[in-house]
Amino acid sequence: MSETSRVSPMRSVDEHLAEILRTVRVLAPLELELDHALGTTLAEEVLSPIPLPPFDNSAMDGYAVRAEDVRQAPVTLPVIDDVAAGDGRMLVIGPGMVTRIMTGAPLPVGADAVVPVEWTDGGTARVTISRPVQERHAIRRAGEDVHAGDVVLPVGTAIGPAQLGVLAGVGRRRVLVRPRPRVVVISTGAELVEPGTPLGTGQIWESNSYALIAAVREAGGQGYRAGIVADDATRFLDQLDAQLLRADVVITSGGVSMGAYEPVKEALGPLGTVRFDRVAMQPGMPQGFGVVGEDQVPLFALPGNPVSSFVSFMVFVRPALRKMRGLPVEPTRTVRAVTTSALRSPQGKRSHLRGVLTADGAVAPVQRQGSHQFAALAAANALIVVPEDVTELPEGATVEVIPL
Ligand SMILES: Nc1nc2c(c(=O)[nH]1)N[C@H]1C(S)=C(S)[C@@H](COP(=O)(O)OP(=O)(O)OC[C@H]3O[C@@H](n4cnc5c(N)ncnc54)[C@H](O)[C@@H]3O)O[C@H]1N2
Ligand code: MOO
Repeated sequence: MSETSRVSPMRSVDEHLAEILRTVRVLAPLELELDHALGTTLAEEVLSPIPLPPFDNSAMDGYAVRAEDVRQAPVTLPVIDDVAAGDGRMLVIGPGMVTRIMTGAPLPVGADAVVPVEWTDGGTARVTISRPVQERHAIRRAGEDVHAGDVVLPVGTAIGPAQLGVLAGVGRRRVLVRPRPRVVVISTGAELVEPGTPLGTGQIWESNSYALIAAVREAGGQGYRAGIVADDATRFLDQLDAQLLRADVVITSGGVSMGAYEPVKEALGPLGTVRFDRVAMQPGMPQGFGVVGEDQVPLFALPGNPVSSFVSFMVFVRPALRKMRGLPVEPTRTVRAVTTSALRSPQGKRSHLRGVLTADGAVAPVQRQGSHQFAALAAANALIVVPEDVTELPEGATVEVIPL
């Protein structure tokens, strides 16, 4: 076979990503208990059934008064009662009377201000108030945060800690959400052994799945390690079949280049639903993407070189997970930085060089840029993006950088 028939033209990064984003679907909504809703996306509009706060209450520990009665302070007034937070009585104060009141306690009818305990002698039967108070002082009015019927969280809100608090605060126990995508990672390679077990000759510890699973979690998915499959297409298909039951997405690593033992390509190629391309990027050139199984689960066949699989995740899988989560797919966030040394990049490929970004807006490329040099990736905190048509950049050039 001639070289030209073996090697197809390269596909652009943007084209490959566009196809991925056309293919993946927003996950169907699911009702979840609040305890399980962190990191999901709201699929319903959440209204507050009641005003928040639900009733007028005190913002401070002190005395509920009529401001008019303390205008001539210092004054001494009788304390007719004590109101704590949670007190269900409907107290009323008349002219010249006060109650002790605690933060969060309902304001007695007739009171129009709260005097903080610090402005008083702290008396329990009678209290001497040393200074006047403005009307409404230290009072939290009903509905001051939210009116009854207000939308507190719109559809599409990413649920973080504050949003969970608001859901509970409006009385919700369950909520309709787009769940976190379940992502299964299958590593392929006869040389791979589990970390923590002894290495034989020619073997290496499997590392890609750990990085990928962690990246999945950071990207809002749930990651499952499906272990290692040696270079055997049949075993790979068996493992894939078993994993499809619990997967919204499958990621494979390895077995997609030009070697004699490429199980992923060998197994998936004949299905006709996964295509393998050379994508014009460095690292991460060999890529497979498509759908598998009855449910047409998206599958990313990422290259095995550790840095390549990680960069491929950032460029292709992360945006897809955002779409599946029901979040807007935005271009990957980049910042501008000035490079501290000259850079080189292959003609016609988009490079993602590993660099160290500092607070002063400088980015220093790390020394080792090989796609097998995982430790160098771990020393970096940014990917320097060099466009396809740029092959060299001088020191001091402005570059776009993806912070990691
Ligand atoms: N003749 C050619 N050879 C290669 C080409 C090419 O175009 N022509 N492309 C190179 C590029 S670029 C990449 S990237 C790799 C991709 O190879 P595969 O996806 O088939 O991956 P493997 O061959 O299985 O592994 C590559 C490399 O990475 C190590 N590896 C794989 N999986 C893991 C893992 N889970 N944890 C740690 N390390 C892993 C593996 O041992 C290999 O060293 O192909 C080039 N070759
Ligand atoms: O594209 Mo490979 O990903 O350079 O190492």
